[in-house]
Amino acid sequence: MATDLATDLAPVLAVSNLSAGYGAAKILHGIDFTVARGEMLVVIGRNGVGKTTLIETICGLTTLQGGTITFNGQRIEKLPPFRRNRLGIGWVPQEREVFASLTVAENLGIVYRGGPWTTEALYGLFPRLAERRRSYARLLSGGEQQMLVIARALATDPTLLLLDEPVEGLAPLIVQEMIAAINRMRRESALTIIMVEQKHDIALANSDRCIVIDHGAVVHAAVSAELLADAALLERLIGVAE
Ligand SMILES: Nc1ncnc2c1ncn2[C@@H]1O[C@H](COP(=O)(O)OP(=O)(O)OP(=O)(O)O)[C@@H](O)[C@H]1O
Repeated sequence: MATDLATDLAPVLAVSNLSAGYGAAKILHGIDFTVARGEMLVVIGRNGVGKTTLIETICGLTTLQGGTITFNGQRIEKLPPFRRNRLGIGWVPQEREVFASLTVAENLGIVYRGGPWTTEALYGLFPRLAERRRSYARLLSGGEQQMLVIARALATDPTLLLLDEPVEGLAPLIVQEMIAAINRMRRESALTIIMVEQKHDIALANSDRCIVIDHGAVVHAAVSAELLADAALLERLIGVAE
């Protein structure tokens, strides 16, 4: 299947024939896709089909069973996670783990590695964090903690940011704020984003391209707006009635 649509720019990330899982358990089978600089790709699909496993495989946290991952022209599939991170791959896992006993300002300052996302720039992106800068992270709401983990990932100056269900369980107003911040961080830097999201409508409305995963394989790749406009296809792929 041709999974590459309109990406004539050099890819930031190229995943080829990737198979991976946990120990002997095979979860992903022959995954192919690329993401170009500045693009936002969303990964959608039903529960348990392997979306998180794909993100974790890019980070180096699963058992690689075959295939290649090329990041900015360099093969990384055999590198340990910390080396991939140092090369510029930032990861925001589902679990939202903040440094609970540090303040917001300390959470951000401790990981800053240079680059545009200074603590002040991050406060501009997430004004709620500016208001809570002296609060211990454990006292923040779920939405504020999610903003903090995204901000903390940006402070490490990634060129590729992997977001795993960043708006899951958040109130609608906070979801809107989060999506606005993600759009703004894209506008203000050359950041490339891969986002896993269950809320397919929000994901497709705010991204460039998408891949749909089923049973550990890419079953569809499209321009996001086109898939969003095709309710029948969306229903067939991920079983949602619009
Ligand atoms: N650490 C693990 N060890 C073994 N199997 C795992 C592990 N983590 C996930 N799995 C299995 O891998 C499969 C894919 O899970 P994964 O979390 O990648 O799916 P997902 O599409 O992200 O689901 P969800 O949308 O519910 O988060 C599932 O069958 C799951 O049980």
